[in-house]
Amino acid sequence: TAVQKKQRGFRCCALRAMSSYSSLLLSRPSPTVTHVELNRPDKRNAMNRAFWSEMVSCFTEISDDPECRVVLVSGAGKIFTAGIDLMDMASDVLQPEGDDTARISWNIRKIISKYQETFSVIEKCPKPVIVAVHGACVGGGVDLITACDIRLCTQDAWFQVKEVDIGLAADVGTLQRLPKVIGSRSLVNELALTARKMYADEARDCGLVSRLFVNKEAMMAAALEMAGQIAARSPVAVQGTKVNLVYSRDHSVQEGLNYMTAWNMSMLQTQDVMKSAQASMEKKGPESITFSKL
Ligand SMILES: CCC/C=C/C=C/C(=O)SCCNC(=O)CCNC(=O)[C@H](O)C(C)(C)COP(=O)(O)OP(=O)(O)OC[C@H]1O[C@@H](n2cnc3c(N)ncnc32)[C@H](O)[C@@H]1OP(=O)(O)O
Repeated sequence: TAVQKKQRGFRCCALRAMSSYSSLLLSRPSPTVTHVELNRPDKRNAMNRAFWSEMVSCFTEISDDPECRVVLVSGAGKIFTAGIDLMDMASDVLQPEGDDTARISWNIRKIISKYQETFSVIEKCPKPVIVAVHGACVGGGVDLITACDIRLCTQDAWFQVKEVDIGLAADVGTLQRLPKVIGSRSLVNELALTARKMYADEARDCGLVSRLFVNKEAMMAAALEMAGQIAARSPVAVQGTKVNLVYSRDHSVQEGLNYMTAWNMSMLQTQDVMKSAQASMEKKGPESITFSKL
């Protein structure tokens, strides 16, 4: 509600000012959790030009914010997102500048790389990102959620790798990340080649989402509770876990173990280990511990 938003706004000021964006609404439902809301509900949160660059600024800000330990992403209004803004796309992707084929191609290359970074920043952010999907999640929406760490959805949600329907091979993450998210290569191929809708039950059964909820209200409550549980734990442990999970997804077991060794050579020296072990011995939860900011 407006009152809750206002209260959150006051809390933000008491902590650290957060930037304002035209396509995103940032708030802080608790001191260590940042909520990023896709916020063009009248346009079904279609991803316009502002969105593609604001996500990068927003996640850079979040990565650098020592107060924030967990991020929650959701969509305002009727659905999560309708994917790329088809009105805006014409002016950016379809009319690249350049005097000849090489120069036009070079400029398209820059645009695609820039658009890829919009979702890669989510994965590069060391804080875990929970995404809560309701209604439709189309095209670029699938690219976005596959870069997140935990995916939740409502019973009315559906997902569509829509790019082939608009003449594109999806180029900002779905084809690279979706096969690593869901086990069946055949299912990934089917979804990407036919652009058929996948509904919530199937999304849970194939592992695209880990939990289903009856409605958005129940999902957001559970997402905030989960965010609180993660945020209560040592940020050294949590962020180290995310970074190493992402690394190990893309490397052999031995390479992952080597990276982990190098990581924990320094991170095991944190005071958080002693504090957490002591609380555990005293049968106290992590909520009882005060961890330094990271
Ligand atoms: C280098 C490029 C990398 C990125 C590639 C990404 C590719 C993709 O994302 S492909 C997918 C593109 N998206 C679509 O094809 C979806 C189009 N939208 C819909 O099918 C429906 O809107 C939807 C089923 C999502 C929701 O239907 P609903 O009945 O709830 O809403 P509508 O009445 O259709 O729309 C309400 C207003 O929102 C505007 N809008 C919806 N989607 C888009 C969009 N993708 N781009 C721009 N605008 C969109 C729609 O025009 C309505 O606006 P208005 O008429 O002003 O009320």
